[in-house]
Amino acid sequence: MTAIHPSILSADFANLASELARIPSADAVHVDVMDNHFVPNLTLGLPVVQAIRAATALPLDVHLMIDDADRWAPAYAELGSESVTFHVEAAVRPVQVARDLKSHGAKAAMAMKPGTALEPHLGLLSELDMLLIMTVEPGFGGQSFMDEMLPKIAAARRASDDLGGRIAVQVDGGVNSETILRAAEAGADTFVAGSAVYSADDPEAAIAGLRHLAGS
Ligand SMILES: O=C(CO)[C@@H](O)[C@H](O)COP(=O)(O)O
Ligand SMILES: [Fe+2]
Repeated sequence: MTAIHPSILSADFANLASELARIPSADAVHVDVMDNHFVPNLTLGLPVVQAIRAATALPLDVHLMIDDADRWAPAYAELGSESVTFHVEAAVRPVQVARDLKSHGAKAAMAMKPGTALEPHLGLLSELDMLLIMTVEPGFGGQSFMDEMLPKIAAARRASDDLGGRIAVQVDGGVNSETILRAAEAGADTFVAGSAVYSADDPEAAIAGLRHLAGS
């Protein structure tokens, strides 16, 4: 099932409630949490994600780009997020983090940077509900999709299929009307799009266009 998750990193942070109201057909809202340590950018943290939770009925897809995921990730699940994604590079005990997220009622997702190989982490997959293959270096919106990640997306798809296809394969970074088909053909089913949605005059039309191009 294709899912389109607009990233509010490209929205107007001074008007988040109205920006959220512009994307009612989104499958979830992607919220990028950055700590200026794991990535060289600082965005928002727990209090703002709580406010976002209260401001929309859409499911929240929280993408944690923070150090010490073991310590911080469960609180994002506890506040009512649909899914919480931690980076494998930032987790000491990823299996425990995934279990903690699920015990707090969220789907457990794990992300990897472009330079992180998938194969050493395949054993973790059975603990997860979603795997995020970053298609840019995390930290900023508006970057170009890295085509060299397509084989990694395909490998993630195969690994998910080996486990019955239960694990969603998400891509994040540079997803737009030019790139989404390649990502979908490689096997992604869940698409984060920041600038492609929020830079459009009509974000709802942009979501519909992306969904159509991705094949459903
Ligand atoms: O996690 C990140 C960036 O690190 C993303 O979620 C971006 O917000 C995606 O923005 P676009 O590349 O779609 O503009
Ligand atoms: Fe993200």
